[in-house]
Amino acid sequence: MSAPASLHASSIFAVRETAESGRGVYATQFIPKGTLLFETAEIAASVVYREYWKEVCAQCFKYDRGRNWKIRDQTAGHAFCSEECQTIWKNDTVNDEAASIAIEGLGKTAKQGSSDTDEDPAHSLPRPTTQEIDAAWAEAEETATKIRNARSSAKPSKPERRLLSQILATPPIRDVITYQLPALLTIANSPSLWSDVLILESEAIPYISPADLKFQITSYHHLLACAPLPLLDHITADNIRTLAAKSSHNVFNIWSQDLDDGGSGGSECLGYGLWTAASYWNHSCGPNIRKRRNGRTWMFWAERDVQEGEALCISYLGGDERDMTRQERRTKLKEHWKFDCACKRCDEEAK
Ligand SMILES: C[S@@+](CC[C@H](N)C(=O)[O-])C[C@H]1O[C@@H](n2cnc3c(N)ncnc32)[C@H](O)[C@@H]1O
Repeated sequence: MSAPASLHASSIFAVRETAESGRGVYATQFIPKGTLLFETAEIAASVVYREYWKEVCAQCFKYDRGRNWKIRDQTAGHAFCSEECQTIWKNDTVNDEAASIAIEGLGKTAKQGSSDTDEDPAHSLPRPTTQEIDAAWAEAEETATKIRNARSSAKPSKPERRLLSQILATPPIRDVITYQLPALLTIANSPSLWSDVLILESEAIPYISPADLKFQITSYHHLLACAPLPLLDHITADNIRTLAAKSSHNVFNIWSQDLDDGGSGGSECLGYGLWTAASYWNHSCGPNIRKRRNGRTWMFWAERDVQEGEALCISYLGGDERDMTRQERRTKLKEHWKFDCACKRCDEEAK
């Protein structure tokens, strides 16, 4: 059964194929209430939304009621809650200052500053079809080839120089590009973590609107145009598309306050991240596992005694499932996660 090695290492649970919900996690022995089952700090890609950059530590995601952190990386724009976090960030092989600085520079070369993604009219349109997606990426590849040629030439021609300046003058989609960059650095510097990304469940249509698809492609071109040359080989349409397909149902939101019951308590969503080993817990409307984030680490506990053989599930509804009807829960899960809930509670309530 494919799953990250850290999950296979557990003696109290195992990842298994389920009949209706892909892979799931099962107790291999009796687990008393309160047992810490698993923790992971391995993030293949993450983004803190641009509007929170000064308030959220780039390393541990610490947020203090909107207060700006004093320790700043002046060139790349990151903020840190402590010098220790800044040092860890700099030493982490999946961070690359030169690449971050190049991306930060994009806003300065762009004519109209950063693009406001919410205002794009194509945002209110339905998801693109697979044919539209393939056509858009095929067209994107023609431009990508020209950018690659321009970047790799010692003396770019006039049209090549013009293309590069045109691309760099397009306003960057910061929240998209700053999520794509760490994933590319994971590919370059941490192949085993990227292998864990590749075995995650995929979404065939991961773009919520035509605008979303367009933003992914614009950011792909931006990365090709500005990233340090050694990264260029990894900046491929295939990798960018894979990231979107794998992220769709597997990312965890980074809330300003992650509560013990797994809920967000109406707090602010600061960004999101792909913790690959944390993506195997299926959803249940009557969960027996609760999760909590502490810095970069997600931890999972048994919320009650669990019998051997029971499925171990978290709630994707953040605690709201307690007060929702079966229909409300199923509608929300279908809308947001596109699955028909096959959990025990839904099953029992149907009977
Ligand atoms: C984060 S992944 C969980 C692991 C996944 N089952 C796998 O094989 O990789 C989320 C996906 O699992 C499936 N899933 C999770 N909970 C489910 C449930 N209660 N009923 C049906 N499918 C579920 C859905 O396909 C969902 O998109």
